Amino acid sequence: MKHDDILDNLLKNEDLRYKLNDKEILDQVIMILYSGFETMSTTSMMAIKYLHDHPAALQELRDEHFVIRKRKKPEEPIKWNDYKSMSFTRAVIFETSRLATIVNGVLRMTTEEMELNGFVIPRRWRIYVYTREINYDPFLYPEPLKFNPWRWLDKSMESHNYCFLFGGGSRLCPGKELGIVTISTFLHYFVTQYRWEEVGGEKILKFPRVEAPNGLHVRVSKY
Ligand code: HEM
Repeated sequence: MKHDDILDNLLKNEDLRYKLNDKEILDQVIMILYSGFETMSTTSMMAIKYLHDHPAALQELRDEHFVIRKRKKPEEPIKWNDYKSMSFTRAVIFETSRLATIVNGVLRMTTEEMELNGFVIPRRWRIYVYTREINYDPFLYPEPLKFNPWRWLDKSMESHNYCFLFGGGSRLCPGKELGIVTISTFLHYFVTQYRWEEVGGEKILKFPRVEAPNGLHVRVSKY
């Protein structure tokens, strides 16, 4: 069966600037699956957790989505323009990503020897830029441990050079906008159709990365 998707195109292996061998195709598939799965599921889970714990934010999010629903018939799907109007939803996703620090750093390699605060980093050293420290810096994000999506309504926040939630430079996450659109769509249907409460005291680990080893269990009912 043909889907004309990334996998089909990788297997077809035509019209590519560089012909990939089997190992490279496999590498691409694993990279996309890995990068696009855990980031997405953890961000969605933590958004649900934070929204549950912050009713004012949940209310504002619901209001945004009910405004969209009001201009539609019950079964009518959301469209691109609807998504573009979801500014608070985008802010919720960025704040979730920051506070939960879904990805806690980015990898780089020095192309030249460099000095930083009196320390010399030799050429070709691998560096892990630990972004959790940046995300919790009170000078960049006042009251950094507070879930405050409103701070992201200032759109310039996303493009600051210290904002590494999706990485930066030429290695910026290629799935960034796809990821935001997908989570926004999930939130749209979830908050307009359901309410939820947590059941049990599931543990959420913050270190070395945020995860719920046994999952985040919620009881869902019709809104
Ligand atoms: C909320 C969701 C996501 C978050 C928080 C996220 C975050 C990140 C971060 C921080 C990086 C490292 C960038 C750097 O080194 O500068 C990255 C890279 C990457 N992401 Fe995402 N990502 C998300 C969703 C996705 C999705 C949906 C896909 C694909 C379907 C994806 C594919 C990739 C790939 C292929 C890379 C490697 C890029 C490279 O090294 O050139 N990501 N992502």
